[in-house]
Amino acid sequence: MRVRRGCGGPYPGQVPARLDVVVWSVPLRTRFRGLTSRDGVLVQGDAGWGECSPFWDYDDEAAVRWWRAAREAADEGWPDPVRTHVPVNVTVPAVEPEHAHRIVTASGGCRTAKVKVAEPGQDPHADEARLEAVRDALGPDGAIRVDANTAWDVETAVTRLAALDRAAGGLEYAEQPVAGVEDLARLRRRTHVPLAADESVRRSDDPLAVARLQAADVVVLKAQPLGGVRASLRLAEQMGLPVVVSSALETSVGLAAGLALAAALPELPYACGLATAQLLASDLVAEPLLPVDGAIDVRRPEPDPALLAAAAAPGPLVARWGARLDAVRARA
Ligand SMILES: O=C(O)CCC(=O)C1=CC=C[C@@H](O)[C@@H]1C(=O)O
Ligand SMILES: [Mg+2]
Repeated sequence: MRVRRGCGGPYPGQVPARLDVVVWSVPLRTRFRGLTSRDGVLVQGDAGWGECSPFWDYDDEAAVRWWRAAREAADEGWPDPVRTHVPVNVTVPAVEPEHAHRIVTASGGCRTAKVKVAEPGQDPHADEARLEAVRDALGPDGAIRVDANTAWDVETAVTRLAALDRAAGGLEYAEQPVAGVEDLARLRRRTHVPLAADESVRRSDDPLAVARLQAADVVVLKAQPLGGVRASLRLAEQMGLPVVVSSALETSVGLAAGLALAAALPELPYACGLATAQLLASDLVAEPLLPVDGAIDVRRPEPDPALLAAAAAPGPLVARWGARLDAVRARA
């Protein structure tokens, strides 16, 4: 495999050429998911460019699906869209209220906000203050959802969701407040706030348990962790629940796969979590996939050579990705 840095030549010391990938790294505007930067690889095929950017806490086995998603993008492309644009939510990290307000106001007209809550180490009251600020910025007609990323047990979730529902002036839904699918089902019987399953889908060996146990009102589907657009469409059909397509915090090259998924779903009743190019300080395409009037146009931008060169990963990171991809591809 040949691993390149940004647009430069082959990285010295890599094994020769069966495959060309480009390793990139871009800073985030705000800390998100404990991260301050994002990195991954782009791979080019007959159908275009694909992104493979599993977070480093995904092991090689789990990263296989991210690799398949990139190969699908590069080799096959995606099914035809049934819509021309996709309504999206603004994603609000666990920031101070004033900052949250600014993010919503500058979101490109999003009428739905997804707010991160239960950030480790943060005072829970910070969540209420953030939600009040987001409601103020959105106005009474906007929709607010929260994402707790499995932070609570069922008892805590019952109490916290009631408090957050009040602070937000009504929650559209809460994404993965508790970890296990059984707990999600238990919680669903004890709160009037609708629930969405994310980790119970993308990190589970049995995602259909969400539907079987009636554990959620909505499922969050992410194209990369689920193995691509076609695999996600199949899962959506089997689940039979309303779908929200979200990003895995990709560059616009990877976001295009999420957009293709959202564009191909027969029904799309909710805004999707695909406006996360806003969280990156720079991107790999000249015209990033950003919302206008609260929606993103369905298109597939190409990486820009100058931006790829500017995002070239440092040598040790290139070597780390080379080793990871060797291990992942050996399992694929
Ligand atoms: O759904 C969104 O608004 C944006 C995407 C998003 O929140 C996430 C992207 C990537 C990793 C996840 O921890 C996080 C999520 O939990 O949904
Ligand atoms: Mg989530």
